[in-house]
Amino acid sequence: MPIITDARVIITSPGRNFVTLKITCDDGTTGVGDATLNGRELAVAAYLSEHVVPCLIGRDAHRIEDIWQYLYKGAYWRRGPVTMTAIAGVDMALWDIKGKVAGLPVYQLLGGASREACMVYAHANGTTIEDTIKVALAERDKGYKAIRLQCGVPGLASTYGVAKPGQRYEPADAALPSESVWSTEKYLRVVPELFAAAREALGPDVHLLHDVHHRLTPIEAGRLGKDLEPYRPFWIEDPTPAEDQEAFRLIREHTTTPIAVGEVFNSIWDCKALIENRWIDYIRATIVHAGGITHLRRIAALAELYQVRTGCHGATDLSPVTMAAALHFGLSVPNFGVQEHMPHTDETDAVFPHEYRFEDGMMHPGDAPGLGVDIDEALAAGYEYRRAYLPVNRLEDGTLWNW
Ligand SMILES: O=C(O)[C@@H](O)[C@H](O)[C@H](O)CO
Ligand SMILES: [Mg+2]
Repeated sequence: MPIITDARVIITSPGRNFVTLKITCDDGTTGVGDATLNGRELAVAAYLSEHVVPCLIGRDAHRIEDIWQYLYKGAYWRRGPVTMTAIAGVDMALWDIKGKVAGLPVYQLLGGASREACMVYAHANGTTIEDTIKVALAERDKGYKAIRLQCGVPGLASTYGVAKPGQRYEPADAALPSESVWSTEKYLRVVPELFAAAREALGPDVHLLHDVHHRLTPIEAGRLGKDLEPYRPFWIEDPTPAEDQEAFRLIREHTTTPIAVGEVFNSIWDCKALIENRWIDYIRATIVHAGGITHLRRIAALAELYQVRTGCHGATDLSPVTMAAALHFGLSVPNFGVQEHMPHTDETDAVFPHEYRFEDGMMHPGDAPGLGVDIDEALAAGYEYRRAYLPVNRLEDGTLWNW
């Protein structure tokens, strides 16, 4: 059995910040885990190096479930994004090690492939409807079968999910939180126009997705869902803040547009009522923020009972280590739905060499033993951490709103 002899937290910023845990065992086997919490990275780094690493040394790396329980129950203070991201970092690294020792890709340890590859969705965004559709057509030509559409809102200076002209969209964008202005009324006018134009331009076969990003009240979300029904969206995401799980009952009463929720969730308890009441169709909880492969499998198993499928978060604030883990998970789980794909920069891809590949709108984790991803530490050391925040959002009268 491989005994853990060392665990190190590596912080690097190849275009954006990433926190990685690298675990080494007495037989020389190493494993990597992503522990990146966008905008609060150093809290997780300190949680790991100060409080978790000392508890790992000397443990049997094969006992993944026991170590998970030890870190979850053993902390006494359960759940929360910092704790669950730290646990996820350990969990991913341990699955990586188990795969390498077994000589098998992680998806084989999870029961083997349930499909040939994982459908991923691309991002199309633009200041205008026309620009957004131009990008969507280009993404479709790359082979994507599913595309998320976000466009600027006339009358608002900036909009969630839309890059500034000439720039690449990156969620964390400033050394102090930047501020954007929001108008629900203006937004609710433009989204149905975007979907009408997109359906017309892209035809009936491409799956069309949209992220509301927690900004509507339940009744407004019901109206948006209803307005979009003629264009058959694959889903609308995060229509209203999901601390209020009961709110989704009201949305459901008004629309058959499928609902995806959960990128900010960190445990099965965040999504339990949503799943058991069939208020959602896709669960977006992700490996890095929801306790690793071990815990996400539990969430997927609960979801499967209620015909809820997975639709894991996959923006660039999740490192290639999470992308690899998500693809092993997605390939194996019976109720896979779709995986988000926002390609990393070349700098990030070089720091995290990986085996996963894209072909014809689908991704596969590859067949290297373990997760099939590593961190090039020499390269990583050349990119110093820079504090970066997600933006905040205010209504036109200055009221702080949901970003
Ligand atoms: O669905 C998504 O990819 C977004 O909601 C991003 O994750 C968000 O901007 C924070 O990173
Ligand atoms: Mg989202």
